[in-house]
Amino acid sequence: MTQDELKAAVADAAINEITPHLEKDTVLGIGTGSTANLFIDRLGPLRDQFKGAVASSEASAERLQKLGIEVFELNQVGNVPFYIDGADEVNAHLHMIKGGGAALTREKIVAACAKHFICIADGSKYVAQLGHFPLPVEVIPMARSYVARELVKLGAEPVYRQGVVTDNGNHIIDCFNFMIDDPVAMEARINSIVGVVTNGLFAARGADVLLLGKADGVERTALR
Ligand SMILES: O=C[C@H](O)[C@H](O)[C@H](O)COP(=O)(O)O
Repeated sequence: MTQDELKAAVADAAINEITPHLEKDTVLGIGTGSTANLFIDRLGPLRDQFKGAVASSEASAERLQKLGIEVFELNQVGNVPFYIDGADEVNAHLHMIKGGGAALTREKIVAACAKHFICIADGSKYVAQLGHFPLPVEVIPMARSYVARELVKLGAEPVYRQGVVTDNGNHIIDCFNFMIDDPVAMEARINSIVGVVTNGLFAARGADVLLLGKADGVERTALR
């Protein structure tokens, strides 16, 4: 199976996971990226079975609206029962690296408001140790050089993601060659640097369910 076919398989599996729980007042939290897009596309035909969605990016909001799904502001909604999103890396504890598409901050906010975080990923995203994928850090623009120097002190090789401005008007630094031994501690440590908005480690609040696309089928892991 190709990577795209594996992504489609986990998008299907996520639809099967949430469909029994959809009610007229359900508002879903929706992630960002190519895997989340496949999930959004499958939500379109179900739009009459739930109320709407909160999106973690302008791109996902636009895609949802094009399918006739109402998009709400998170502040209007409060909590969401499910947050469904992809990942750049995920480990056995369902800690993740996210933000390859620069949507990490809004993703982390919506995930924080979700009762269940369902991670959908093709098998290439599964790793024993996080850090092969460069860890994204969203920074306030004027703090970019300062934050980069602080990231060097932590052992990272920070690279400014040229030309990228997040939905929040900020910049992204990617941390290369930065293998992470303790994702929970490192997430908190990087977030304590002044000027950091957040970083792409989703460890303090990892996923609750992982749907991992493999050649022999979708493997489901549930921690909670
Ligand atoms: O900012 C982007 C998000 O964190 C995505 O969920 C992540 O990059 C995975 O994207 P994809 O499904 O395209 O691999």
